[in-house]
Amino acid sequence: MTSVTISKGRPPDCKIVVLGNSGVGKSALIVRFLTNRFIWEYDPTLERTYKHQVQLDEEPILMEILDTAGQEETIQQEGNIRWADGFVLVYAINDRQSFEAAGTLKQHLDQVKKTNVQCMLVGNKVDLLHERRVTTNEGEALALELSCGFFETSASDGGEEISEVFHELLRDIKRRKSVETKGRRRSSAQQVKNVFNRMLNKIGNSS
Ligand SMILES: Nc1nc2c(ncn2[C@@H]2O[C@H](COP(=O)(O)OP(=O)(O)OP(=O)(O)O)[C@@H](O)[C@H]2O)c(=O)[nH]1
Repeated sequence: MTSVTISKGRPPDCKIVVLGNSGVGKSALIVRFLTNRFIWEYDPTLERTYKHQVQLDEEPILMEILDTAGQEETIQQEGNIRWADGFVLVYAINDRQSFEAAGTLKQHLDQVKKTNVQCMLVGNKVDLLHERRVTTNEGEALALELSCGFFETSASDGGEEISEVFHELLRDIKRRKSVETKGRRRSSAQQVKNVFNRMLNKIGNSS
């Protein structure tokens, strides 16, 4: 699976928002995914979007990734949630509070979107094993409870799983979109059938 960073005018196929407490490594993970580099410091106040094309299962997909600032306003956050097709929820394995916040955040996402949203739970900073405050089992259990995929990784070490996080999420989003499209097609076919039936009934009643 290869990925190329590009800038395109056409609308994205999938919109992804990366959320989590301040300092958990959201920007570091995105930059690692896009460039395979690790940069130690980012401007914490900036919210950025990136357009990026991946070749996924032999299909080109243009994705837009929104890197949120950990301290963003509620109204801004709700707008971002509505905009997104899927979410990466990040906590740091050496920060218990960020883990608890990720659980609360997923419930908030489901409430705002009025559905069980497509989501990956990511425990970052596994290179800091000696500072671990959240076990892998706890991460897996929360992901199961929230119906999310789950990965542990380190943006600084840059494991394969960082690409997997985004690729798995894209696959989930694609699956959901295809089910929704089929549902819409079925319901419009049903509407046409109903109109026909009503017309036939009218003709039958008037003759
Ligand atoms: N050791 C280690 N440090 C990391 C890792 N990922 C990020 N960091 C560090 O954690 C700090 C915060 O990283 P950011 O990527 O800015 O975190 P953020 O979640 O985007 O933070 P906000 O923009 O404040 O919301 C920086 O000092 C990074 O260098 C990691 O995997 N391991």
